[in-house]
Amino acid sequence: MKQFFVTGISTDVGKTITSAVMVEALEADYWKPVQTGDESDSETISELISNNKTVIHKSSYSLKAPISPHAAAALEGVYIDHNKIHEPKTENHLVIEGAGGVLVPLNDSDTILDIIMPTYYVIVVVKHYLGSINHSLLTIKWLLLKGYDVAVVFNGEPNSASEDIISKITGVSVLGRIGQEASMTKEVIKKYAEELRPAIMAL
Ligand SMILES: Nc1ncnc2c1ncn2[C@@H]1O[C@H](COP(=O)(O)OP(=O)(O)OP(=O)(O)O)[C@@H](O)[C@H]1O
Ligand SMILES: C[C@H](N)[C@H](N)CCCCCC(=O)O
Ligand SMILES: [Mg+2]
Repeated sequence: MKQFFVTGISTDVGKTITSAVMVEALEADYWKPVQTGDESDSETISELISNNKTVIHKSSYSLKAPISPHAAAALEGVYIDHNKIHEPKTENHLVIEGAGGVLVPLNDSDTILDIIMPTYYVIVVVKHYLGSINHSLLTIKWLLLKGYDVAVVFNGEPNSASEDIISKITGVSVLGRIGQEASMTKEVIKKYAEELRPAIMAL
C-alpha cells in the first residue's frame, strides 16, 4: 500500500484532477486533510471516479472561506493543529491532496509541508502560466532538498519550453501529461488513468 501526496506549484493548477486520475488508476482511497472553500474537492473526486473500491476519507479541517487555511481558520476561531491531522487507516493505496502549494500556512508556524510525511511519494502538478517555471523550480527543489521522492505531472495546455527546462534542471521523473480538456468527466479521468497507470505503478 503506497501513499502519494499531490501538491501543486500553486492553487488551481489541477491537483484535484490529477488526484482523480491517480485514484482511478490505483483504485486508491482519497483524502483532503485541509479543505478551504465550499467547493469541496472530495465531492469533485466522488463525481469523477468510476471504480467502486475507493473510499473518500473525511477532511480533518474543512473551512468555509476560499482562502489560505491559516486565514480561513482564524475567521472561524479555529486553530489548525497539524498534530491532530491523522492519516486514515486503509489497506488501499492512498492519494492525499494538499491545499494550494507546499508552503501554504496552516497557522503562524506550520505549513502544508508539515503534513507531508517522509514516506509519502510527492506528486507536483505543474500548469503552464508566465511565472510557472520559477514556481515549479522553487517547489520541486525545496521538496528534493527536504529529502522527498518527487515526480511531476504536467497539466493543461502543453508548453515544451517550460516542461523541458523544468525536467532538465530538476531531473525528476515526469509521470505524464493531462491535456487541456473541454470539460472534466468520468470518461476523461478514466482515459488518463489508463494512460498514466504504468508510470504511477512504477513509482
Ligand atoms: N486538464 C484540464 N482540462 C480542463 N480543465 C481542467 C484541467 N485541469 C484542471 N481543470 C479545471 O481547472 C480548475 C482547477 O483544477 P483543480 O480543482 O484540479 O485545481 P486544484 O489545484 O485542485 O485547486 P485547489 O488548490 O483549489 O485544490 C477546475 O475547474 C478543473 O476542473
Ligand atoms: C481556496 C483555494 N481553492 C485553496 N483551497 C486554498 C489556496 C490557498 C492559497 C494560499 C496562497 O498561496 O496564497
Ligand atoms: Mg483541489
